[in-house]
Amino acid sequence: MGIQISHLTKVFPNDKGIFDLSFEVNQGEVFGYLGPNGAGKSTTIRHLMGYMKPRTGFAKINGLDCWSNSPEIQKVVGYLPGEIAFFDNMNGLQFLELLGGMRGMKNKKKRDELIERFQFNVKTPIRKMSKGMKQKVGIVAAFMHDPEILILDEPTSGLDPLMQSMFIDLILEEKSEGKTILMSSHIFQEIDRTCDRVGIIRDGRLVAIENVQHLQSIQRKVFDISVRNQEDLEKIKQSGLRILSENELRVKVAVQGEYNHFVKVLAECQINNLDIHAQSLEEIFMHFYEREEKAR
Ligand SMILES: Nc1ncnc2c1ncn2[C@@H]1O[C@H](COP(=O)(O)OP(=O)(O)OP(=O)(O)O)[C@@H](O)[C@H]1O
Repeated sequence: MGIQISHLTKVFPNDKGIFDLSFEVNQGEVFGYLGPNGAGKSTTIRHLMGYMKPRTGFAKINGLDCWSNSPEIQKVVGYLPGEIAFFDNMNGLQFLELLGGMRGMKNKKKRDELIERFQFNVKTPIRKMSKGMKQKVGIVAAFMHDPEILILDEPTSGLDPLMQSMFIDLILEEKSEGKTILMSSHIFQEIDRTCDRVGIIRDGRLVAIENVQHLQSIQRKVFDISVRNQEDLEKIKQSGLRILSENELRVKVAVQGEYNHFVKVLAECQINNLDIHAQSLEEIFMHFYEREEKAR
């Protein structure tokens, strides 16, 4: 169960597309789908929603083929498109009512909670809404029927930092309720905080699948330490820790994964100040994004 993509291939007339993609999102897992512009994220997602027929391979949700069961898939999955097609002459509430009616949704509690939480005026005509406001309507539309599976195409695009953080909290809540979520994103911080695994796509091909916890464990941290006296500086230098630089009573130490020895050494010193710079997941991921210029 969950999401299954197997040898999925779609080639557009310009030879772009997605090629032989295979990966699964397990039930209850949050999967981040990352890649530069034009990599093929939305194309993959459109196959999952049954809007596109694959040339070869298949996409399945809970065992159902997405193309041949598209009406069923579209009804049960919570979907947030990259670009939402609204009926401009409606207001937000009318749009949500229409969608709820199409899905046969009776319980409006979650919808109203989400409207409250994302703080927007549902009576505003959609044509007068900013991009961020429209995105909020899209988020409510995707989550309001409490779907087991959520497919979100760049969910926080257009949202301000406060709303982005509100969205991360929502994902974490849904995750704790066992929902299966696939979301594409460019924002490393939201992947870092929410996802179990990430798949990285480039030029239509999957180049890596990584466990986020593993990535966090190899994340390098640089500690910038100021000590009170020369003796303490010497203790740190002789400790076997990896020293990057030193300047009078300040020393920079790199630590990766193993913190116990570091903490023991520091406990023996008088520390004046301690700053931490963590290598971001973005830095870890960046090499997957880089194109092979040599081949061009
Ligand atoms: N209907 C189509 N006809 C022709 N080419 C298409 C079509 N849809 C997508 N493409 C091309 O396929 C490639 C993948 O596009 P896609 O929209 O899936 O990328 P993406 O990873 O979602 O990018 P972004 O981050 O910019 O949204 C791009 O080169 C795009 O131009």
